[in-house]
Amino acid sequence: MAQPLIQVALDSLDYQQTVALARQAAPYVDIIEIGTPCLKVNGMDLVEEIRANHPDKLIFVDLKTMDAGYYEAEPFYKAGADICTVLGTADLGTIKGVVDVANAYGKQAQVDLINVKDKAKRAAEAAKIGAHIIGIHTGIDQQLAGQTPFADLAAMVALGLNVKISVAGGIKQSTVQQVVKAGPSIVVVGGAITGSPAAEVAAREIRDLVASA
Ligand SMILES: O=C([C@H](O)CO)[C@H](O)[C@H](O)COP(=O)(O)O
Repeated sequence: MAQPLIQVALDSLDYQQTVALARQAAPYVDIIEIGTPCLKVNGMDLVEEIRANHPDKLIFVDLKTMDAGYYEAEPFYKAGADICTVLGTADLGTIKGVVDVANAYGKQAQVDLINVKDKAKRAAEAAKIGAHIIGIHTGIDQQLAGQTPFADLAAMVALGLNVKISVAGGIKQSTVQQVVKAGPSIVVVGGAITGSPAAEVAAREIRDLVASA
């Protein structure tokens, strides 16, 4: 089984803390995510700084675009994003806009299936119009209500679509190997790294667990 890429999700609202957390996690991850709340507070300057600080990493900008796909995502690809997200609940035209602008810049678009009712149908539609990555995602508020991404991940992998699958939603040291065994292309870990008193240690633990799964 191919080892998935590891993505750290940075959801702090503080600019300097985000820059520091990125540096601590970077040696152990493949993708650095600027999370949606962080992006809304800190904006394009932070995208540019994280891009400049980590030339060897993929930079993920969690736009969660809902409308005006091409128009909204283009400046972030120009600023160095490798992957931007568009919501699976958006119009297919919006999703296609982000896919098109990603392709125009040689980058990738991820369709986030958070809150999508018929995930199999929307994933197939997104794959058909060329989405690069499908995101199985149990949001933070859904996690607070006790939900996990595990069953949705297994169902998505079983579809066998010709698209990469990312999984996010409360993944931590005790669950990451179970997640890896389900076969995603990308495993996202946020709070289990950034909420740890030693983010660097937590990131290394996740990396080691993924490698030995
Ligand atoms: O995408 C996320 C959330 O919607 C806030 O932007 C998180 O980055 C994602 O859920 C990963 O974080 P954890 O669930 O803390 O691992």
